[in-house]
Amino acid sequence: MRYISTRGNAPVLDFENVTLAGLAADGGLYLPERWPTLSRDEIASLAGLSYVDTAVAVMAPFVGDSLSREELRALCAEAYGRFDHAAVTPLVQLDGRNWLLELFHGPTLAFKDVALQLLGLLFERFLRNRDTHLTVVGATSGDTGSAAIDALAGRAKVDIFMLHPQGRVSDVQRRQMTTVLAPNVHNIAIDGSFDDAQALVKAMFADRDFAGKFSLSAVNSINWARLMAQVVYYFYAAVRLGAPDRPVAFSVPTGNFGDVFAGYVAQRMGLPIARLIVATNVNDILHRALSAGDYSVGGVTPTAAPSMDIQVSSNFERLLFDLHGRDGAALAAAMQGFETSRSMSLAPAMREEAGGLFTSARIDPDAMSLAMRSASETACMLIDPHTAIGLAAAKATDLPADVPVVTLATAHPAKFRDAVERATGQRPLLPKRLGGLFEREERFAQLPAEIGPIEAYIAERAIPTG
Ligand SMILES: Cc1ncc(COP(=O)(O)O)c(C=O)c1O
Ligand SMILES: N[C@@H](CCOP(=O)(O)O)C(=O)O
Repeated sequence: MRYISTRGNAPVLDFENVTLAGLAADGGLYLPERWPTLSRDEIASLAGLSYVDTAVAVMAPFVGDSLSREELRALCAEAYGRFDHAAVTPLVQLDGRNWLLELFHGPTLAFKDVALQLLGLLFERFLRNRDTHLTVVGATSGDTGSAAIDALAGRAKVDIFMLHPQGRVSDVQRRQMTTVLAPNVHNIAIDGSFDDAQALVKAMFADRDFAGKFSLSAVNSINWARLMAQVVYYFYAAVRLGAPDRPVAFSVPTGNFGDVFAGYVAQRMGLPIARLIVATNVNDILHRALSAGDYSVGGVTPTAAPSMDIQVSSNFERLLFDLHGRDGAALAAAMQGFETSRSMSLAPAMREEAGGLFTSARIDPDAMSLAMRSASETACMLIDPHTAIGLAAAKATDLPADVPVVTLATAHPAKFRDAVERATGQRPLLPKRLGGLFEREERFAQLPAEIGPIEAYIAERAIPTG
């Protein structure tokens, strides 16, 4: 499998090199040159497979010759062996048509573990025979950072520098990052928003001297391998609910458009998906884009679902690439316009095409709290604020009665204890695997949201190539 950039002007790479590269050299995002497909029979044959075997079947076409099937299987078995549920991502029925897909049974209690546990192992495998020391730079609104740090702490040939917006992540999220004291882990709290952190990461990749000198790589969903691993659970859930004979809808709490884009990939591969519901909080750029064609950046409003407090959604560019007929030059021009004016309109034909699969809903804080309260009262279940947004959006969307709706439960409620307690009156307990989190020492740097000081901080600590 070969990978091309959405902006059409970067080297074409294989899976191994695309995994190590992160962002493309032309500022674009890598995507497979063509979407591989699974036939109806191949999808039907996934029924009853373990999560690991499903993962191998779904990811093998993307991995191509970079790993043998046995190697891929061994890496998946190791990655998913660290989850504390035998099903890895279990489905839980809520009522006659609504299901939750619990994606928070990994080491850091959010869906990010599904991809990042595997990515950590892929880095190690691909670096084994190379004389390269990778410098991973990442931006987090809380969950990617903790999952990436867990996956990379103590690994040889990698340092990780993780930027988070100071004061805008939950106390559990912050401590999951800042109490990891491995020498290759470097936390940086920036004076700004997640969007500022993400823009700084992209600026470091755009600084070609810096990126080359320190062999920069990415753990955010700009890295294709992240999305690839997330495609798996769409197949895993849908076949359990009757796919390929019965289409399934998914409601996805959305920020950076990575998780829901993985659903789009599953659909392009042949999985019958009735709808992908893009659920946003009041930071609603994606809802405005999909419902009214208005992709213009507003200010970021801090909410009780902080992992979705995002305006510039990286992976929307990947969808725009397909909507532009995969014309990299046209998309590069459109993205340059967007980067200058902070605004883009989606042509009616593009909206119509996207509307064939995607629908969207904006969930305000009251509806989010109500969803948490009603899950606790009617299903005796505590759900986190992000999952609540997905569930509220699922219930607000009109769909044929025979279509099951799966809401992605993206985080464990204990990661957002204060918000859950405010909405339900119940304080979720921290699972045993996080025992002692509040007694541990924290370590992090505080820096302004400016490229100069951040590059200088990294340059003092990272290992240059060659
Ligand atoms: C708990 C949680 N839910 C939802 C999201 C949104 O996912 P995405 O950014 O892939 O759209 C995030 C952040 O990525 C998250 O951490
Ligand atoms: N919500 C995310 C934001 C980063 O998203 P990513 O999927 O691009 O890594 C987080 O938790 O950090």
